[in-house]
Amino acid sequence: MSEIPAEPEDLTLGDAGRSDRPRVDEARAAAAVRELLLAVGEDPDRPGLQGTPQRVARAYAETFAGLGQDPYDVLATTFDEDHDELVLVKDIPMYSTCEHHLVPFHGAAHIGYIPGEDGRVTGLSKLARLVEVYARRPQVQERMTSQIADALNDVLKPRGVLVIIEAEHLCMAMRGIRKPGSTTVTSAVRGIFRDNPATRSEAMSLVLGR
Ligand SMILES: Nc1nc2c(ncn2[C@@H]2O[C@H](COP(=O)(O)OP(=O)(O)OP(=O)(O)O)[C@@H](O)[C@H]2O)c(=O)[nH]1
Ligand SMILES: [Zn+2]
Repeated sequence: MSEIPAEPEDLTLGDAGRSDRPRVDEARAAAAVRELLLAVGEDPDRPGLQGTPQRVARAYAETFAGLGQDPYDVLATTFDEDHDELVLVKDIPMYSTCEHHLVPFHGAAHIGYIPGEDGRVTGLSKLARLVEVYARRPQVQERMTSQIADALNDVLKPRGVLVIIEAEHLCMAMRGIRKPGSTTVTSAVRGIFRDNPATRSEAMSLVLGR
């Protein structure tokens, strides 16, 4: 088992969402929630709401914990394995927050890759951890899908990466256009999955079961 440095020299920083931010400021979030309750005409001092600003602040700290986490730390441990075929983790449950309305979008992420010539792979759980880091931020589904693919591409140097996310956006279900039940599917393909349509459609059909 060989470890690579957390920051390989040729790492592409770009839009990969790397982070060294501090944790969520809960006192500030609580003050803002109190203000929000006043703005909607509520009484933040009535018994049922007295603990709400602090409670919401704690919930936000959890919901946005990914802002203070570096996705590349998750992938710091890799190992070499003599495997040059598809590795696919399907149906990783995912809860994120739409950055336009700050309400959830949720569904599942599917991540597949074909290791590169050096056979570098990562622990299967790390793929789910990577989803968590990017999901626990104000997000747009397309960006999150690409960020996961780019981080894996940078660190594992695989022959190809395929990321598919299927999600329902509550901003389309509970408000606005009010269409519960619609699913948004996004994909990001890199390497052989981008270059070779047959390889891509084979992996896609494994993921989507059709
Ligand atoms: N492409 C994309 N759009 C998103 C995502 N999450 C939310 N949106 C959309 O962002 C758009 C924001 O549109 P605006 O017109 O600025 O906001 P709005 O008036 O609240 O729009 P409505 O939701 O149509 O009521 C909406 O169409 C949302 O459906 C996402 O992950 N990806
Ligand atoms: Zn939204």
